[in-house]
Amino acid sequence: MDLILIGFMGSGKTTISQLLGERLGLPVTDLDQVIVETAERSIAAIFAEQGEVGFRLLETQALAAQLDQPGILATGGGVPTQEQNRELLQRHAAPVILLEIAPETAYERVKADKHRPIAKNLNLAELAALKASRQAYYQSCADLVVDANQTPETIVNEIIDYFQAIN
Ligand SMILES: Nc1ncnc2c1ncn2[C@@H]1O[C@H](COP(=O)(O)OP(=O)(O)OP(=O)(O)O)[C@@H](O)[C@H]1O
Ligand SMILES: O=C(O)C1=C[C@@H](O)[C@@H](O)[C@H](O)C1
Ligand SMILES: [Mg+2]
Repeated sequence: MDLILIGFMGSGKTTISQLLGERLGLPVTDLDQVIVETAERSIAAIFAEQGEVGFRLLETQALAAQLDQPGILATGGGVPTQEQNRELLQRHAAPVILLEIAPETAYERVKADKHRPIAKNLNLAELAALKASRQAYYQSCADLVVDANQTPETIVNEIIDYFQAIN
């Protein structure tokens, strides 16, 4: 991979990766989508049938398999919570960009979407607590932190400035 996006649910990893792909002319891979295509089941179905532990195993396998592919990788929101995933991200040469989002903004963005099995049962306070419990993991993987409460265009411009400065 040339660029990897991490961040909490609703921070915009999927959205921003698509825009970056268009601007940089690079292929885009969404790890959640890879898992769904490989397992031939939705994320909600994987959680229901195999639990979060089963989902995390598939996620680590997918991450390891994708890292050697070219382009931009949008990870799932829980990727940095797993030690093996953090090691994979830290060992890989591609810059890791953390999209940093306020819990209130994340909540507003994901509350109507029932496809996220973890978020769909949480109120704002619980979502904020989950994010706080993960924050050190996100930070420990990040080469650059971008304020994801801004417009998509501003976020993309900041990431492209960084990407061009290091390449
Ligand atoms: N910068 C932004 N400004 C306004 N809305 C945004 C922005 N980024 C994303 N959104 C919207 O927020 C919602 C969640 O975005 P997205 O699916 O890209 O997040 P994600 O980080 O990939 O989440 P997940 O970790 O669950 O995969 C979408 O409806 C998207 O259109
Ligand atoms: O933050 C999380 O734990 C998750 C985020 C999504 O991208 C999916 O990977 C799944 O819904 C779990
Ligand atoms: Mg996503």
